[in-house]
Amino acid sequence: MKVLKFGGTSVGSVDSIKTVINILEENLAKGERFAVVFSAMGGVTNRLIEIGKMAASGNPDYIEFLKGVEERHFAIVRGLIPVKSQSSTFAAVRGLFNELEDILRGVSWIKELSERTLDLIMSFGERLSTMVITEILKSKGIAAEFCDARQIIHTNATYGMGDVNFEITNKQILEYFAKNAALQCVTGFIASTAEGVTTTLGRGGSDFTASILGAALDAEAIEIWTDVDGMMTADPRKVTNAFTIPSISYAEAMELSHFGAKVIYPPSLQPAFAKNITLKVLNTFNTDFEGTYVQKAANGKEYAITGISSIDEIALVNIQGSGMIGVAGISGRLFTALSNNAISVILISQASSEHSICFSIDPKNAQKASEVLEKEFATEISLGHIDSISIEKNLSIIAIVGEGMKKSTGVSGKLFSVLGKNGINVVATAQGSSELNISVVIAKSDLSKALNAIHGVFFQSETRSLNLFIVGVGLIGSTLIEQVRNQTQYLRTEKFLNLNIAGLSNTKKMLLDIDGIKPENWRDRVMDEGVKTNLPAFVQRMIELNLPNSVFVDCTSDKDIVQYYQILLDASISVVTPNKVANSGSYSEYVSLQRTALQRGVKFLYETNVGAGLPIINTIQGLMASGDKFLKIEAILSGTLSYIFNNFSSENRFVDVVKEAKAKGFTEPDPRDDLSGADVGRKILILAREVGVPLEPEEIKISQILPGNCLNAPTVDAFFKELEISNNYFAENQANAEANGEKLRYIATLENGKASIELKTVDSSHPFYNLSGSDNIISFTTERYKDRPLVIKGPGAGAEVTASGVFADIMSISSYLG
Ligand SMILES: NC(=O)C1=CN([C@@H]2O[C@H](COP(=O)(O)OP(=O)(O)OC[C@H]3O[C@@H](n4cnc5c(N)ncnc54)[C@H](O)[C@@H]3O)[C@@H](O)[C@H]2O)C=CC1
Ligand SMILES: N[C@@H](CC=O)C(=O)O
Ligand code: NA
Repeated sequence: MKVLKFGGTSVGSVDSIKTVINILEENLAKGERFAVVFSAMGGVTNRLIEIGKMAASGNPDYIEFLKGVEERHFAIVRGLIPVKSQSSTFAAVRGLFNELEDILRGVSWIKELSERTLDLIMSFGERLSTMVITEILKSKGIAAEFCDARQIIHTNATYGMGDVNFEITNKQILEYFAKNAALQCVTGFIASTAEGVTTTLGRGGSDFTASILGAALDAEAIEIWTDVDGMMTADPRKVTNAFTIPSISYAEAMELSHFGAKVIYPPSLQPAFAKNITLKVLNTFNTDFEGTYVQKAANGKEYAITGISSIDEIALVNIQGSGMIGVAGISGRLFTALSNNAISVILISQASSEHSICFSIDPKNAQKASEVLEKEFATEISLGHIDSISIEKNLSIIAIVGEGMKKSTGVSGKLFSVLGKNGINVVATAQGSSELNISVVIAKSDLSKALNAIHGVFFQSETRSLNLFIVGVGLIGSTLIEQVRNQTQYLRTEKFLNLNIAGLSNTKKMLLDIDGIKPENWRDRVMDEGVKTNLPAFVQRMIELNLPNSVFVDCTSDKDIVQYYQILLDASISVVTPNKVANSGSYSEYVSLQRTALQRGVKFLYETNVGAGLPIINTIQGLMASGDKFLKIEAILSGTLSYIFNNFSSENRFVDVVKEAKAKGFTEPDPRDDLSGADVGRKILILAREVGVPLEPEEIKISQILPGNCLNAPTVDAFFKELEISNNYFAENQANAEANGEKLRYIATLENGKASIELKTVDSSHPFYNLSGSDNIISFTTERYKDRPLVIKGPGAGAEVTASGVFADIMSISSYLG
C-alpha cells in the first residue's frame, strides 16, 4: 500500500491534472494498491477565505468572486471529461456551489464568520477538486471512488487546526479501506468532529491527511507530489547553486522546515515518521526527478551539512541587567510571559555570564513582546536589576542543518569564518546540543550574500563564484581578462570555481552585471550596454550589491582611485592591484590599508607592485611572518631600464630602445615614470615598508640617469624628442662601460634603514651582470640568508607576467575564502 498526495499546483489546471492522471495510470499499471489525496486547486483555499470575509463584511462582490472559483472547476470538467459524460459532473459541481452560496448568504446576513464556519467554507476546496478528479478518472474507465475524509478522520472541535483523535481515526480508516477496494480519492486537509461538524487540519493539512492515512494503513511509502524538485540545499530563489538533497532524515527535515523551507511541513508528517514510513518528495512537472527521500536515517552523506534555511525577517529582543546574574527563575518567567501571550520564540541565546538573554521573534510581535516583558519585570526594572529591554529589527536568521555535524569537527568554524571573510557581522547565534543546527542572526541586508557564501563553502563540489570588479582595461587589465577566458574551463572543472566578472570599467564606460560579463565579448558589451564611467558610482554600486566573495581589481595607474581602496576594504571587499600608487603614498596611508584589511578579514594583495609576477612581496611576507630579519636588499627593479641597458649598444639609438620597451609593454603608462627613477623609487619604498622600515617617499634617494631636458619634458612626445637630442649622453655612458667590460645597472639598495637608487657599472663577477630582456633581480640578505643571499630573478615587466601575477593574487583570495 502506498499513499500519494498531490498539492494545489499539481491539480491547478487542465494540463497539470492531465499529468497527475498519467502518474496515477502508471501506478495503476503496476498493480499495487494505493490511495491518493488531493489538495484544493492552487489558490482556491485562500480565495474561499477571502470570499468568506467579504460576505461577513457585507461586500456583495463575493458573489462575483465565487463565480470565478466555480468557473475554474467548470473549465477542468470541460477540459478533461468527454462532452457526453460532462453533465452529471457539472451538476455535482453546481450542487456544491449552491450549498456554498447558501452558507455564504447566511454569513452575509448575520455578518459573522466564525472559525467553525470558515472551516466549512474552506472544505469546499478539497471536496470540489477531489470530486472532479474522481469523475475524470471514472470517465476514463478507472474504478475510482470519492472519499470524503470527514467520514474517517475525526478531530476535536478546535476549528482551524483540529486535534486528531487517532484511536477512532485509525480504526475508521482501516474499516473503510477494508470495505472499499477501488482506488480511493481522498479529500486532503479536512476532517470532522465525532458529531459530524467539519474541521480542518491546519498548516500542511493535506500532507497531514496523507500521513494519517499512510500511518493507519502501514503504507510502505508516502509520495508527496509537488511542483519543485524535492527539498533543496537552500532556497533556489536566493542561492543560485542550490541543488536537490537526495536523502534527508526526519530530524533534518524538521529543522529545515522550522527555518522556513516550505516544500513539506514535517510536523504534519509526524504520524508517518512515527511508523518509519519513507517519504518521497516528487515533482509532478518533472517526473524524471528521482525525488528527495525523507527517512528515519538519511543515506550516505557527502557533505558536513544537509541544507541551509533562513527566515527573512525577525526581531531580536535583548534583556539584560546585572541583577539577572545567578537569579533563578528569570528565564522561566520570561518565556512563560511570552507563551501566555502567544508569542512564539524562534531562537534563544544566553551567555553563560547570565547577564543577558536574547531571543528572536516574529517582528509583528515585537511591540507586544516589549510591553509584556516590561510588565512582567516592572519591579526588576524599577530596582535597576534589569537595565534594558531592547528590540532590534531588520534582521534575518540563517540555520545550517545536518546530522553530519555530529561527526565532523570544524563546521561552526567554517560557518563563522566564511561570514567573517565576507564582512558579515553575527548579531546572535545558537546551537542546540543535538548538534543538528547552528543558527546565526545577521542583518537582513546581508542575507543573500551570507546564504550564497555559506552554500559555497559547505557544498564545495558545487561551483563557487568569485565576483570580480575590474577597473582599467588597458594592457594589464585586458591581458588578465584574456587569461581568465583561457582558464575558465580549467577552473570550473578542476577547482569548482567560477570567476564571474561582475563589473568592468574603462575611462569612458562602465558596466555592472551580477550575472557576469563574459570574457569573450566584454569589449562589445561595455561599449553597447555600459554607461558613462563614474568611479564613485561604480564603487557605491559594488557595495550595494553586497555580493559574496567580491574582489575589486584596479588595473589602472590612476592616483585618485586609491581613496576608494579604504572604502572598499571597509565594506569587506578584497582589493587586488598592480597599481603602486596606494602603497607608495604616505606611510600612514599604507598602514591604514593594511590594518583595515586585517580588521575586516579581507585581503589587500599587490604582488605585482614589485617585479611584476615574480614572487617578491609574498617571499618577504613569508620571511617576516616567520621571524627573519632583513639586513640588506639590493635589486634591479625596473623591467624597462633593465631592457634598455640589456639592449642599448653602440649599434642602436637610446630613444629607439626606449620605444621598444614601451611597445613590449614594459614601461609605465607614462615611460617618464620609469626613466626618471620614480617607478624604481616606489618599488624600493614598498619593499622597505614590507620589511618593516617605515620610510616616506621623499626619503628615497634617487640619482637621475636622465639629463634635465628629458626629465622636464612636458609631454610624452616631447620627452621622446628630448631623448633623441640626448642620445650622445647615453652613448657615452654605455661606451665607457663597454670599454671596461662592464654593464650599466640601475640598482636600488636598502640598508641600515636607508634607501637609495644609483646608476652603477658592474663587471662579470657581479651577480647582476648576467641579465637579459626585462629581467629584475632582487637579492635579500637576511639573518637566515646571511652568507649567501636569497635571490629572485626573472622578467620583471610585461603584460603576461604581470597579469598572471594579478591572477595569482585573485586565486589566493579564492583559496582564502575557501
Ligand atoms: N606593464 C607592466 O609590466 C606592469 C604594470 N604595472 C601596473 O599596472 C597598471 C596598469 O598598467 P598598464 O596596463 O600597463 O597600463 P595601461 O595604460 O595600458 O592601462 C591602464 C588603463 O587604465 C585606464 N584607466 C586609468 N584610470 C582609470 C579610471 N579611473 N577608471 C577606469 N580606467 C582607468 C586607462 O585608460 C588605461 O586603459 C599600472 O598601475 C602599472 O604601474 C605593474 C607591474 C608591471
Ligand atoms: N614599468 C615597470 C613595470 C613593472 O612594474 C617596469 O618597467 O618595471
Ligand atoms: Na611581484
